[in-house]
Amino acid sequence: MSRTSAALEPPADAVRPVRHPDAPAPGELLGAHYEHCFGCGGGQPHGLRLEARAGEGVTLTAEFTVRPAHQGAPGLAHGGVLATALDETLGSLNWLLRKIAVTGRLETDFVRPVPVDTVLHLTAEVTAVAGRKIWSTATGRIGGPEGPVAVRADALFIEVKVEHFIDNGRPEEIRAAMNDPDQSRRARAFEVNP
Ligand SMILES: CCCCCCCC(=O)SCCNC(=O)CCNC(=O)[C@H](O)C(C)(C)COP(=O)(O)OP(=O)(O)OC[C@H]1O[C@@H](n2cnc3c(N)ncnc32)[C@H](O)[C@@H]1OP(=O)(O)O
Repeated sequence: MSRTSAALEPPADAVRPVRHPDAPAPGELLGAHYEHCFGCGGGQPHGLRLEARAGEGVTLTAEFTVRPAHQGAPGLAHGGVLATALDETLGSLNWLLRKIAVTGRLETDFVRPVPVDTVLHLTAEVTAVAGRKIWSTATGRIGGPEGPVAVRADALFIEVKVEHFIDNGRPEEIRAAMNDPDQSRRARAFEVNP
């Protein structure tokens, strides 16, 4: 049975999330926000390469194929990798709000083992917002988008300023990302509204 901690219960004065007018259209692929992101970037040989697609409202769908490099037990996905897939999917939702936010809390239920070669079909939505806090939830199914639930998560993201990354990230990666001549890629590396 799934239990959620008090931090993941939005307060009574929380509001419904508002999709940003410039958010990608429903059905549009979001693409990697940063080439070297372990969750979605193409520059990580063992990364998840998760592909997220905008949905209606503040929702999205995503797919992640479990590869041999993602094993924990023989032939099965590592639980931490599955949590990463959930985290990445939930993190991508903030792009639809055009808010920069980081995961503060992520609570995960592992419901079914997920074999190597499985496609994990994820859905996620922001459920509430209050001040800097963003609550969201995600579900991962196997055997198809309507298949049985294998993993699920509830999360609290906290909105931050771009300085969160600039002040804390390793300088060489920050410099490289900020010097990217592609303005849109530069903005998305930090998930900043371009
Ligand atoms: C597409 C993009 C995909 C990106 C990848 C997926 C997302 C990620 O994995 S992000 C990386 C993982 N996360 C991190 O590295 C975050 C590390 N943590 C931090 O930097 C800080 O703790 C941070 C920014 C979350 C909060 O610090 P700070 O800005 O000082 O805020 P703070 O004042 O402590 O908290 C603000 C509010 O949030 C609450 N809060 C903060 N952290 C938590 C937490 N872990 N659990 C519950 N509540 C929390 C506080 O209680 C406070 O609530 P209230 O306003 O009601 O008093």
